[in-house]
Formats: sequence, C-alpha cells, structure tokens
Amino acid sequence: MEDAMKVFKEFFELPFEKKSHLYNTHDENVKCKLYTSSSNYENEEIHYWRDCLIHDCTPLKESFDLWPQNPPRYREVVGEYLSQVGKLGSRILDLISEGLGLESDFFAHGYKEDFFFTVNHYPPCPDPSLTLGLPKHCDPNVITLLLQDIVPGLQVCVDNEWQLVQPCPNAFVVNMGHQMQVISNGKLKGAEHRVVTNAEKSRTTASYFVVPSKDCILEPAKALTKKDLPLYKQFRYAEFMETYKALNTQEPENLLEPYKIKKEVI
Ligand SMILES: O=C(O)CCC(=O)C(=O)O
Ligand SMILES: [Fe+2]
Repeated sequence: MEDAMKVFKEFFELPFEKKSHLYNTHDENVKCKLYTSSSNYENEEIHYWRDCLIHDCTPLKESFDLWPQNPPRYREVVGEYLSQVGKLGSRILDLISEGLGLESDFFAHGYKEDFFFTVNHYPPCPDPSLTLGLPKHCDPNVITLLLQDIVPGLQVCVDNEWQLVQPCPNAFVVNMGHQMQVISNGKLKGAEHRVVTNAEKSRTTASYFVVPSKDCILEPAKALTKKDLPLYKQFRYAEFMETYKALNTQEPENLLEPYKIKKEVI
C-alpha cells in the first residue's frame, strides 16, 4: 500500500502537460478521466477543492491498457494493489456477515459483484474556511476501503459533531455505505463523512468502493427480519443510483427515504 500511495502522489505531481489529456468530463466513452471537484463541474452549485482520477477497473486485467501510462509503474503497482484490496474487502464482508449473524457467503450474492475506484488529490487550500475537499455524504455502495495519506482531512459525523479521523499508518478506513444500512436493517449505519482542506499540505487518498451488481435486489437480510420488522422495502441497485445522482445534494439520510417502510399510525 505504501508503493501504491507513492504512485498516486507521483501521478498528481506530474507536470500539467503529462495529464491534461485526461481532463475530459463529458465523453462517456473515455474510461480514464481526471476532473476537478466533481464529474458534474459545469452544473454544480458549489465547487470543491479536489482533483479526482477515475478509471475503469473491471475486468481488472482487461482494463490495464486504459490506465495512466505515467508514472510508468502505475499499471503494475495499482493492478497489484487493487487485486489485494479486493481480497481484503471480501474478507471484511465475511467478518461483517459473521458479526451480523448472516450466512458466511451472504455478500457473495451480487453485493460485491463490482467495484469502483477513485484517487483523490486535495491541493493546499489558501483559505480552508471557504471550501471543503468533499461535502457531507454517505457512500452509495456497500463498504468503501479508503487509503488515507498521513495528512488528516477526513471527518466523520458522530452525534451531529464532526470528528477528524486521524490517519493511522498501514491501515484502511472502512466506511459503511447506504446499502450496508439497508442490508443490516439499520444495525450498521451508513457513515456520514466529509473532507476538510488545509493551507499547508496536499493530501492524497484512494477510495475502493465495493459495489453491488446493477440488478442486485437490496433489502434487509431475511435473517434480521425474523424478530424485527424490516425498515426498508426491496429495490434494485440501479434504481437507487438514479435517486442518488438526482438527489445528491440532499441530506444523506434523505436518500434512503423513498425506500423506508413507514410505520402505520393506528
Ligand atoms: O478522501 C477522503 O478522505 C474521503 C474520500 C471519500 O469520501 C470518497 O471518495 O467517497
Ligand atoms: Fe465517501
């Protein structure tokens, strides 16, 4: 993971001419892109202080040729990194299913079918009081494995207060996404988080999002709704993602609102 972080930093340190061809936010067919703030820069109300590299990763071996050619080690190091992080993600999901009392291969049924990968770079910000690196959000997927640099910036919302997640060397931050909240019937809450900037140092992070298949049907695990009532109804992952994209600027908790089962008032 040290090597991967080194390569991510080297990529963002490249002179602009070596990466300018990757700035292309409009063409759906471009499978490796760099953008500033978000992929919807032109239409967003607020811009954020980050650059983001995103490239297709699945199937892993077949997507190598789409990745950055510079730094020259990028493909080899990141290929190995993603394959190892994928295994770690599966192991963590096995442990979560054990902890929740679900069958051991519960997440193998479409919940970890895919993954999505982004590398974030937050340059020093002259006035951190004016903007964020990323706004408050909850990841839309199942879990996210975040590789943090030694520079702090990630904050998590606990009891309505923002707390800094201190970087811990050689460790990943594992964020619960919206889908984990649904599957666990609210036992594991989707983590609301954001990124603050700082004036002195740049910060680089890499997010590995474990993603269900588009057709995966999400609902509270049956084993958890024998005693407790289900809090959410069934929906397709692709359907949720449409809501997520359309309502992205709302409070994270509101995004699950359409899928909540309302208690009847008698
Ligand atoms: O860069 C970070 O610390 C967090 C990134 C993040 O939340 C995301 O990629 O969804
Ligand atoms: Fe996130």
